[in-house]
Amino acid sequence: MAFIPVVDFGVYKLGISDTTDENLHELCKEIRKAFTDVGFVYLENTGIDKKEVDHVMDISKKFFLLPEEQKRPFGRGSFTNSGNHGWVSSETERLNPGRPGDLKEAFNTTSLCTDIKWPSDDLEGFRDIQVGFFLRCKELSLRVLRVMALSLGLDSEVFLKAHSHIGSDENGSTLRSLYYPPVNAGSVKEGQLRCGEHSDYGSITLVFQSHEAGLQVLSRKGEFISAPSIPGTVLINIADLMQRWTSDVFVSAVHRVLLPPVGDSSTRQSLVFFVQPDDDAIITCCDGSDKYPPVKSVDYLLARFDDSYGRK
Ligand SMILES: O=C(O)CCC(=O)C(=O)O
Ligand SMILES: [Fe+2]
Repeated sequence: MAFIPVVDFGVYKLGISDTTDENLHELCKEIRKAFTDVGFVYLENTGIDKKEVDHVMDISKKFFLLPEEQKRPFGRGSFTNSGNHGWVSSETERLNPGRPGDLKEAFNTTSLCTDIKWPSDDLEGFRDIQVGFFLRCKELSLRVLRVMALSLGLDSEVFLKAHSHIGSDENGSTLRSLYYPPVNAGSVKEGQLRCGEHSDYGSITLVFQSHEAGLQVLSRKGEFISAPSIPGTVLINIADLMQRWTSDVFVSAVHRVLLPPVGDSSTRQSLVFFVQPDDDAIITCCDGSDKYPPVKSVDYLLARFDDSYGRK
């Protein structure tokens, strides 16, 4: 069997108005196995199709290809009520603090507030396309969180209750559009990657990739294994707060994005939806075990940001 399983989400895809817990039984079994064994799953038949993904990637690429001075006004850190919103330039982040800065650019959609300034003068539709996709990812994430709770034999609402403010300034969930520019082998620093080894911070992450390879996931045996794009699917992984929440039943696997082979000047794109519990949610082991002390979601997130941007 392939390392990361492909699971059919058709019974609960977007657009299906509702379904009984019984109908989700088989899906729950497969999701539980994937998140317990690997921490990653490809979901097919989610209701989000490749055309929708391509559309977001196309407008994002137009933004990334603008001259730097046109992107700078939208820089991360320039929005007072939403510290994570906006553009991040190449080599600013190191998801593995032991390596040089990641060779990637990002645009984070964290705030959906109407008073946020968007790069729409140069790129018509940019805001609506990003926000529209954010909301699609939000809906799918809530469905997955329900299935996950059921799969553990818990109340179906247990995770959902802590995700009631996605898309407001009381929740840090973020749609991150990533652009990996062409790599010039001559100027790469020693040990530099497109994205260093890391695990994600929040509850779950949705990943849509362009066809270029590079993403690898660390198996429980300690080997990095490729996680290629499978068109029409979404790759979903467990993040660190969810691992704590489930007392290590669901595993948050380390992953990274490699450089392309020397001489390959292709670019790469991905859309990554980081699901974060509401800022004031207290994350306590759901089996009552106290394996980890309770932690406030926002405190945990801010500490992790400090690590990847360099502690002040
Ligand atoms: O670009 C990708 O395929 C994954 C990136 C990633 O893991 C992240 O940004 O956390
Ligand atoms: Fe990641």
